[in-house]
Amino acid sequence: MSQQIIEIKNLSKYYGKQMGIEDVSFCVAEGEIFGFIGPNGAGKTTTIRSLLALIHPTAGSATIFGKDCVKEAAEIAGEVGYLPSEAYYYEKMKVRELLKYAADLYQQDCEGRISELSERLKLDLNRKITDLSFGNKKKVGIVAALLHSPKLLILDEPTSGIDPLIKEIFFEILREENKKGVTILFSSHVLSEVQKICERVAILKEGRVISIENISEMRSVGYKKIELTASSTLQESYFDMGSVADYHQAGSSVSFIYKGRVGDLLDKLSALDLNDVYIEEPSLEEIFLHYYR
Ligand SMILES: Nc1ncnc2c1ncn2[C@@H]1O[C@H](COP(=O)(O)OP(=O)(O)OP(=O)(O)O)[C@@H](O)[C@H]1O
Repeated sequence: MSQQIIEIKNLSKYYGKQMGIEDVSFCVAEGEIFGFIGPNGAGKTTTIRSLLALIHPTAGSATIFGKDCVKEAAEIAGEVGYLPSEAYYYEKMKVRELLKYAADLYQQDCEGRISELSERLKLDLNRKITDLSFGNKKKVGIVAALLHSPKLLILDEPTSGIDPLIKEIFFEILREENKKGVTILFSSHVLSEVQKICERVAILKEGRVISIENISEMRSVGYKKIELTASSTLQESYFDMGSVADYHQAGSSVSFIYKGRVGDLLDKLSALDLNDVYIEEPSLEEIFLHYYR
């Protein structure tokens, strides 16, 4: 069995009386790209900040590389690349100076890597931080997280503000790192992104983990999105066959999301006299909305 890089056990954090997270537990194995999904305020940042000892948990414990996240935080830090959801930088510095400063913290010469990463992400090293757009500041954060070639990347909403082309390049970089053995924790509220890059995902809602899913298994369960037009009006109950969600019918036109055996669905469809049918894979958004509420 592969080694666990992150182990979180019954972690809770209260901000006074306000609950941040409650009883969060999950593990991330070596070499995984693990997604951490939840809507705004679900507790993603609270969990991540607890892992990095930027805040202290109210209860529970967590380890990274088998080391205690609170007691051995300093030792852990050198091997982790962290991209915070909101980064604040020394605004008057040039990008190059800031990244050199970040590299110095790790006592490493990261010149080559800084050049390569900024070139790929189209980040101008000679601009002042203060003159950068939100998306370009995010790129600075990405390079800062990656420059010392850490064994673990913890990325909190890494893609917000980044345009689609650069996002693809960023994902390519992450996949390359992962091939080299880097473990990645990737938090996002954009499910389609997580679906592209992650193998497993923890779904967080109102401070609690409601499910941990394997993305490919989840897809193989047989979620399908159906749109059809029959030659005559259908009985509303015709597709009443287990897990049908988001059902809409207007006369002979029907749409719904189906979870279950594809064969059973096809049997039902083939018994109809159809004018048209579309069978698609629903997005994870649709799956979560209808099956994980
Ligand atoms: N410093 C704080 N003081 C009080 N409550 C806080 C604080 N930080 C977070 N919270 C609360 O903890 C809960 C979890 O917030 P958190 O920022 O961890 O969620 P998130 O999933 O990262 O959300 P987002 O996607 O919006 O960043 C929310 O209810 C939030 O209001």
